[in-house]
Amino acid sequence: LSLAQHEQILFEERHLRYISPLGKGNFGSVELCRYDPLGDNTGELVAVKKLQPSKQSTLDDFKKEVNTLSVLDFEYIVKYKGICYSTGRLSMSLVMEYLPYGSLIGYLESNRHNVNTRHMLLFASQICKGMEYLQNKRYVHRDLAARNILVASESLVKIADFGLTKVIPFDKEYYRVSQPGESPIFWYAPESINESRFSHKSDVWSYGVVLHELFCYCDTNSNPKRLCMQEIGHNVQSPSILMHLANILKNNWRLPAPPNCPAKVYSLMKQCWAYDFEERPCFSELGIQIETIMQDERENSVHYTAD
Ligand SMILES: CCCn1cc(-c2nc(Nc3ccc(C(=O)NC)cc3)nc3[nH]ccc23)cn1
Repeated sequence: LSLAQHEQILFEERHLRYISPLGKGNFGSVELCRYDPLGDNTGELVAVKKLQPSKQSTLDDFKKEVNTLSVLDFEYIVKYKGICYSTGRLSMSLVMEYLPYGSLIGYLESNRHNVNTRHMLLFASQICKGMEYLQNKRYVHRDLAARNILVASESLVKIADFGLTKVIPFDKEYYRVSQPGESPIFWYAPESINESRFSHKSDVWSYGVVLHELFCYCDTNSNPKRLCMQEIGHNVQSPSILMHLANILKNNWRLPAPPNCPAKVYSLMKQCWAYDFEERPCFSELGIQIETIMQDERENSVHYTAD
């Protein structure tokens, strides 16, 4: 048993009042609850992820996700609060801080007009710092995508859903999965598609796709799956979609520059999408490049107002 399993913070199910559904993650659904032990509605709002046991997801997988989140403590990662064992049933729930603004996708769709380039770059740098923190702990997220980024406030986003996260063994630089299950292949690096090989560099590839989603304001018409399927051909049926996707990436096709995307940002995406994972930047290098672009954007905006 890991330390985390010994020192879980326990929430009593009888005080956990269900309010509404929040979303779907890997292995389970997330609900808004109020933890109200005094029974007077003064308790705090929490986000509770309930395990949906299925052939894909088992209690063991869920326990790994709980243990992963319980050892992470960083401002750009959704905060773990504890667990709730359900009486009788074998199941358990993961209790986390409630982020009021919801998923990045919903936020950008409904705030498209008051989110400018600097705002996007701020979000991009926070996600990058969150990933750098994960990398320093030898965690590979394996499901980095805008759908797994949550908005805490107008100026703060956090990485969520660690259902597919794995620890890289100390003697290797990558993690190989056995059966890839329902995989987010349009966010996958070539080596993840071809060899089920996951590393910090495959997370960097996915980070490039998140940058693309960000600068497309998560517009459904330009989401990665739709753009890749346009290139592959909509009439192609799985499982050969995987092979077609691997081919177009091998032939150096990449997601097109989002409309009005600054050239420096698109070039950052292209670096993340280097076919050879050795050539991709690491998250600390990416962070420095983003800070530089943010500085340029600040200077430009100053000139503009000075005129
Ligand atoms: C990441 C995939 C799984 N997932 C996690 C959450 C989640 N949501 C929220 N807040 C939230 C969500 C939605 C809305 C909304 O207005 N929707 C129309 C408002 C607030 N806080 C969370 N803390 C920890 C997880 C989590 C939702 N889905």
